[in-house]
This record gives sequence, structure tokens and C-alpha cells, in this order.
Amino acid sequence: MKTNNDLWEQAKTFIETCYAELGIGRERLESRLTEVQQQIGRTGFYDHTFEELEHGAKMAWRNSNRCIGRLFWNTLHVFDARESETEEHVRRDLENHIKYASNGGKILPTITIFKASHKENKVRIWNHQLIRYAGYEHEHGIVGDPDSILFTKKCLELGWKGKGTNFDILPLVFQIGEKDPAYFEIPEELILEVPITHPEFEWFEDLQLKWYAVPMISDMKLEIGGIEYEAAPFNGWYMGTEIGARNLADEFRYNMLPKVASCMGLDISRPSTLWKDKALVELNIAVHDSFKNDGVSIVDHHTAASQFKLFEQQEEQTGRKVTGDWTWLIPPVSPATTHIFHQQYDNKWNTPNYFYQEKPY
Ligand code: HEM
Ligand SMILES: N=C(Nc1cccc(CNC[C@@H]2CCCN2)c1)c1cccs1
Repeated sequence: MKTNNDLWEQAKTFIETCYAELGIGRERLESRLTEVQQQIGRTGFYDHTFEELEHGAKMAWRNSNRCIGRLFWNTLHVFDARESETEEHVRRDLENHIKYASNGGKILPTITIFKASHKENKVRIWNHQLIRYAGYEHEHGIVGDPDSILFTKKCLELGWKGKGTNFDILPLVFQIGEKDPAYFEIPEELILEVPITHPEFEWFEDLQLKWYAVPMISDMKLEIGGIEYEAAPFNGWYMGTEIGARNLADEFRYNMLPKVASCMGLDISRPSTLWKDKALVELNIAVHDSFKNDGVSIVDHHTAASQFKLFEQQEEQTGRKVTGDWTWLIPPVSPATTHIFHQQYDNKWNTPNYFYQEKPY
């Protein structure tokens, strides 16, 4: 349990840093610190101004050690949904986020921040990502995304019905305060997906693969100056390897490498033919090419690494030390072809930041 003094220390550190970065003068800083100290003394908490919330969410992205996409931290668009406390309003906010962020394919990095966790009628989203495919475990095998099997079971228990295909879009599931969770189908017109084809292999489309355009993480907690926001869904765009080297490639995900290799006519009888590596590269070329041709934002891992290099240089110039988690920053394809692989990073966790939290189910 945090004491008022602990909260005051965290609040003071955040506000001083935030106001310095925003070029806010001493006058406003001092009066704001007095106001916050009084509110903490009276209620044990304090409320962020929109300016503090907006810059805090950007700082949290900038501090995300596992994120290779941090060059664009200051372009984050912030929706303030702290007043929403009915299912209708939360549903409206989530659909607005999906629509705004998708932007017809020209994806806009966006976060929607709901009520702080200490408030009455706080919001908690059960989805890992706002848009994701269901997973079903049958006796004869798995249909869909194995990573979604547990959450899909929860949705079925709540009364949701899936079509049973490999690409069923899961419903939005969230709860307000101590109420039971509610679920809502996302309107089809809001869901942007990309069919996966290959620039040279005509047969690729017969695999009938597709993926959703916008990754929107909805189960992490945003902490700013000692205040916690357990519902703060945020999105960027995909780095192609996430889809091509993990989601569609992992044996415990869609496990497509043997199929792609066979269709390529490769000798898969022994590992040393490197058939997995050849299939992996072609699958990643297909993902990247398909997103590009459909006008949906995506970044390859080489470009992303170069952008991260610029971020490192920019941070050094501002006098901030870059922190990072090397094990997540290196891409899963050709990691040693990026500068990241050949460098070390301090994995110190600064706040504001995004954190894992206990599952609500
Ligand atoms: C704009 C394009 C962006 C790209 C290309 C990008 C790329 C990535 C990638 C590839 C990962 C590793 C994910 C994995 O391996 O599962 C990652 C992690 C992460 N990103 Fe970014 N990102 C972007 C924007 C953002 C934004 C807008 C935020 C938050 C405001 C963010 C916060 C994070 C966090 C917190 C993690 C770590 C997640 C975890 O620990 O599970 N990123 N990012
Ligand atoms: N491009 C993205 N990828 C990303 C970022 C954070 C977290 C995740 C999901 N990571 C967990 C998944 C699930 C199993 C292994 N990877 C993806 C973004 C998602 C939201 C903003 S950027």
C-alpha cells in the first residue's frame, strides 16, 4: 500500500520533469505542486491535467525498453476517456479508437486513457488486443490463434458465439467497477485486414492467410507520477516480422513454415537444407508486400532498426540516457544485420511506463 508521502514523491518527480520538458515556467510549476500536495493530503490521490496525462503517456512510450518504435514517441495521439463510466460510453470510445487509429490504413499511433484505477467505476479491458483472432481447441486439433484459446473460452462462457474459422475476430470484453464483464461485437466496417499474397509465388494466396492491420494492446497498465491507469489501449503499426516471423510462423501459433516450404518445393527432410529459413524470409516478404500494396502502414525490421538508431542519437542530444531490453529489441529475423545486436542496453525501468498486470479472469 502506497503512503501519501510515497505518492507525493512520485507526483513531484513526474510534474517537475514533465513541466521542464514542456517549457512550463516556475510560477505554474510551484502553484501546481502546491495544488497536488493539497489534493493528496485531502484524498490520498490527485488528478492529472490533460496536458500532464498527454505528456505522461508519451514519456511512458519513450521509456518502453522493449519497443523498437520509440523514435515517434512525441507523435502519440491521446484521447481522454476518464469521464466514461457506462458500457455505452466505453464501447463508443473503443470503436472511436479503432476507427481513428486505422485511418484507412495510414495508421495513427493513438492511446485512449480511461478512469484511473483508484476511482469508483474504473474500467478494465479483458482483451489482450482490441482486434485479435479467436482460438479453439478441439480433439482433432486447434483452429485459429492458439494464443487466444483461454480468452476465447471466456468469451464463449459470456455467451459469445464464434463462427469457428481460423480468423474469427473476438468481441470487445470489458468491465466497469465490480460489475460483470460485458461483450460487444466490433462492427465489421471498423475492421481492417490484409490478405497475404506473394509478389512472385501465385500459389501463396491459396494458403488463404490474412492478418489484421492495427495492433492495439489493451491489457497493460499505464503508470504516470504514481497514478495507475489499468485501461489505456494503445496502438502503433506492425513491424512485419511480428506477423511473418512470429504470429504466422511459431509452431505454437499458426505454424505456417512447413506448408510454405512444401509449396516452395523445398527439401524439408532435414534441418540442414535451411528450408525453415528460406520459407521464413518468403513469408516475411509476402507480409510486407501485402501490407504495402494495400496501403496499410508497416515497417520492415531494417528500417525500424535505423529509426531506433535515430531515436538513440536524439535522446543522447537531449541528455537523456536510452534504456532498452536487448532481448526484445533485436528482431526475430536476421538480428545480427542490425546495429542493435552489436550493442548493449541498460534495462533500467523508468516511469512513466507501461506495465503488465494480473489478468482480470
Ligand atoms: C509506431 C509504431 C510502433 C512500432 C513499429 C512498434 C514496435 C514494437 C515491437 C516490434 C515490439 C515488440 C512486440 C513483440 O515482440 O511482441 C514493441 C513492444 C512494445 N511497444 Fe512498440 N511499437 C510502436 C509503437 C508503440 C506505441 C505507440 C506504444 C505505446 C504508446 C508502444 C509501446 C510498446 C510496449 C509497452 C512494448 C512492450 C510490450 C511487452 O512488454 O509485451 N509501441 N513495439
Ligand atoms: N507493433 C506493435 N507490437 C506490439 C507491441 C507491444 C506488444 C505486442 C504484443 N506482444 C506479445 C505478443 C504475444 C506473444 C508474443 N508477442 C505487440 C504494437 C502494438 C501496440 C503499439 S505498437
